[in-house]
Amino acid sequence: MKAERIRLHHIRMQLKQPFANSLTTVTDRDLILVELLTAAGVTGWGECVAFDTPWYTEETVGTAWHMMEDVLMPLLSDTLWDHPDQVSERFDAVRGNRMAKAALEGAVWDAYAKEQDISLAQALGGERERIPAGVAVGTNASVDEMLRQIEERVAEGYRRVKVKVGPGADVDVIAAIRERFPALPLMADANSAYTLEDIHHLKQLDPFELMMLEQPLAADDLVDHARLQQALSTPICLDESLLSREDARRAWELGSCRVVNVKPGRVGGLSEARRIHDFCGTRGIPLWVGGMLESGIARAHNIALASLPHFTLPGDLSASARYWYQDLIHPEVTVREGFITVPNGPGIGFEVDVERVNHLRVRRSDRML
Ligand SMILES: O=C(O)CCC(=O)c1ccccc1C(=O)O
Ligand SMILES: [Mg+2]
Repeated sequence: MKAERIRLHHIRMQLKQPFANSLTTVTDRDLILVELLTAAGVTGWGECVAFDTPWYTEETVGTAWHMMEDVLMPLLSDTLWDHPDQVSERFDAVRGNRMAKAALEGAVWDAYAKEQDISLAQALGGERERIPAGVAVGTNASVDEMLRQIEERVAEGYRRVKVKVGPGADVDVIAAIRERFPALPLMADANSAYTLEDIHHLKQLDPFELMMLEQPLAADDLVDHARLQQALSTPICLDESLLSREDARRAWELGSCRVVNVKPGRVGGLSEARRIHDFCGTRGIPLWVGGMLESGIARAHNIALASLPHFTLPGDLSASARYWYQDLIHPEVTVREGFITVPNGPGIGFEVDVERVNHLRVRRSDRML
């Protein structure tokens, strides 16, 4: 396939409710959508999940826009691509900027699958027809409000609940949730809110039998995570710390985690996400697909990815209506009896609502390659 033209759409979507974690509160979600047109007349869609400020990783909407327009898009022109993995190899010449890379590479994957007339899931080697849905609940002012939201999510059928924790809102919150929901598959995500000095405090989580504790320590610290994992019976899952398959391998060999979270944006795209999947498969490491408060476009990529066989745990894969009044795709993502159906139409398998994109857009660029 040949990429001929790329439109970038910077859009702003208001979340139904603010989403708070140990680092920030997101109220409006800025995203960059990639609309890639191929010489064969096919349109592929990608989404950049960087935030407007660099609280989760260094990237922002602004840096990603620059990297895509000025550095990465020129690397896509003049080439006939046999397979999207080649795009990811070409992008290796550029350091970091993984969310920018993933957005373009994701659009290439969608276009590639559409040109082959197969679903993205099939193009990736997916096998599952439906995937279990998990949901994330942000930090809330009161434990009662947290319990109320979890009750709602459980009633909607979610198979696993993740709650955000941080100093001052951790052991007591988890204890209250466990008391109300003794058998709920439950986990906690700290977004790097702790240090090794909190080791004794964090040990108090062990009796609650959490499925895992996600990213308790600093993003760049595999050594302290290994120390912490030795002290805890709760499995540690790494998110921010793992940017590639090599990172996953190092973390596994050091004993820094027992579970792996994959987000295509964080690791530079679906090709690298699949490499991590394959690595975890050969080692038997429990694996799941994370979320980034994305629109339906990136969610569709995540759903296709989660259909691969070694994603053994429910991901942060929830219905469109969990975060949005109205999503950008038709049909919207729905959860039935705790599962999301993997679409089998060509590419991402959802129609993008271009009118809605135009309505939400705050900036655009349109370039021939
Ligand atoms: O439901 C989702 O989309 C994921 C929610 C979530 O935990 C999250 C949302 C935005 C950025 C980072 C994270 C995270 O996993 O740390
Ligand atoms: Mg996380």
